[in-house]
Amino acid sequence: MLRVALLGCGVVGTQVAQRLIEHADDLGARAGARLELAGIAVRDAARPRDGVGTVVPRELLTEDAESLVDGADLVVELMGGIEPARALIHRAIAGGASVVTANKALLAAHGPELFEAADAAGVDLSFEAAVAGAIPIVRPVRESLAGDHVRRVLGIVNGTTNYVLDQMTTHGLDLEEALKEAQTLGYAEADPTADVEGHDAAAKAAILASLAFHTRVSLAQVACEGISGVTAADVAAAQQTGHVVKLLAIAEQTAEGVSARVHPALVPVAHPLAAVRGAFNAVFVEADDAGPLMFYGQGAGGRPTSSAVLGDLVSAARDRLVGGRGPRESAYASLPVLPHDAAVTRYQVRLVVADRPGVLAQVAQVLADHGVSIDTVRQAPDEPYAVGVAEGTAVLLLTTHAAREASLAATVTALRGIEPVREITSVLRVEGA
Ligand SMILES: NC(=O)C1=CN([C@@H]2O[C@H](COP(=O)(O)OP(=O)(O)OC[C@H]3O[C@@H](n4cnc5c(N)ncnc54)[C@H](O)[C@@H]3O)[C@@H](O)[C@H]2O)C=CC1
Ligand SMILES: N[C@@H](CC=O)C(=O)O
Ligand code: NA
Repeated sequence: MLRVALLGCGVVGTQVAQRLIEHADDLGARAGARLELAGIAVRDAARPRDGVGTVVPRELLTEDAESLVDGADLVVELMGGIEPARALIHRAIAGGASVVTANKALLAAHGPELFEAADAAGVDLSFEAAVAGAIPIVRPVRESLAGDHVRRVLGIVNGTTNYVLDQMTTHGLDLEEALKEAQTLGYAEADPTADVEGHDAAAKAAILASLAFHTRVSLAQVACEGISGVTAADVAAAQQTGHVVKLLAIAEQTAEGVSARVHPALVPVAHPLAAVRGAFNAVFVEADDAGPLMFYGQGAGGRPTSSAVLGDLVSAARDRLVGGRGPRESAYASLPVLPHDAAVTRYQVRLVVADRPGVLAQVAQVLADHGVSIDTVRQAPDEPYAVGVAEGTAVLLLTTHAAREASLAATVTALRGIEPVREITSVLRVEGA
């Protein structure tokens, strides 16, 4: 029998607790020993919770997380946040317990110190649920592709923002309304700013880039822009040009080094990522020998996430029973992490300009001056995003060819400075074309 300490009984913790009890026989048979839920640490043991007092005995709840950790063989951390999660994981590892966590924020900020501690103590620190919820992605990148060379990872890794953008696109909801729904459905972080501003996706991008490129990539090294600036007009303009707006996490290796970034992007409707709806996630991996791979499934929500947590728990239990260990952190390649403005991408810029002869030539000259090539220019006064602009002005939708982020950003700054440009209403990157 192995004693399991569960830290947190929220959206994910509740589901994990229920399955540990309801599926105890199967889980025990798969692990090789019974997984005994020894207790559940919460902030307020008296608060009513789904399934507690029925499936899960109320006596299992405790407000003393430290004592619970001290008696455990396996610790499942589902509290979220940095402290006390970090201290409790260190305590568990120091006491010889293996740890399973879904806490991407903690791993992206303090992963190296936690992996080193686990390594020194000879225990597992597993985190499949931390990236793209139920989707098996950590294990495939770390284990199945260990013999290949991953070049690029491109994914929708935040369920909340994908749900919000999807609702804006298909039902015309505004961002706040759609976010409230995502919170009610249990997709959002305790502070949904982490979702909306891209921090949650950036933490996952840091983890994925570190795994894929055998190089430590920290949260601070991930360029991050969320969806709070995405408007109904952006969604409409995307539709007119055959795109959908998605929040993407992109990790790449080039000859110069590795990079990771998160930002909203226009994805062509024909691209498989465009069809990822609701809170679903999808991750594309491009590897030298395997070629393109796509992983798709539920990236958020209590039940889906509990699947990944329990998978890790069974593996950690098996490792423990044979006295072995799962794979350790691999950071041997230690490649340079490139600055944010080194990325190569394409921009779609929406500008309000004076509607008179010669303006297009002036705009084109600014792009030429920065070595940025134009792919398409669209001026369609009847399209929804262009209706209602001031008399004597027109809306241009300008899409560039691929160029360095630094050149594209400098081009936008220069466009703002020329007289015929009255306003730049949107700048979105175009990916997956
Ligand atoms: N909700 C989701 O869809 C997903 C969540 N995750 C991650 O799973 C973790 C848990 O997320 P949720 O279950 O959604 O969060 P939640 O906010 O619903 O639950 C957190 C639980 O931890 C407890 N807790 C927090 N601080 C505590 C403290 N100091 N002492 C004792 N108990 C404490 C709370 O009482 C609550 O029971 C987070 O790291 C989150 O990022 C990962 C994938 C999906
Ligand atoms: N808040 C996250 C939960 C899973 O990691 C999301 O919306 O994807
Ligand atoms: Na996962």
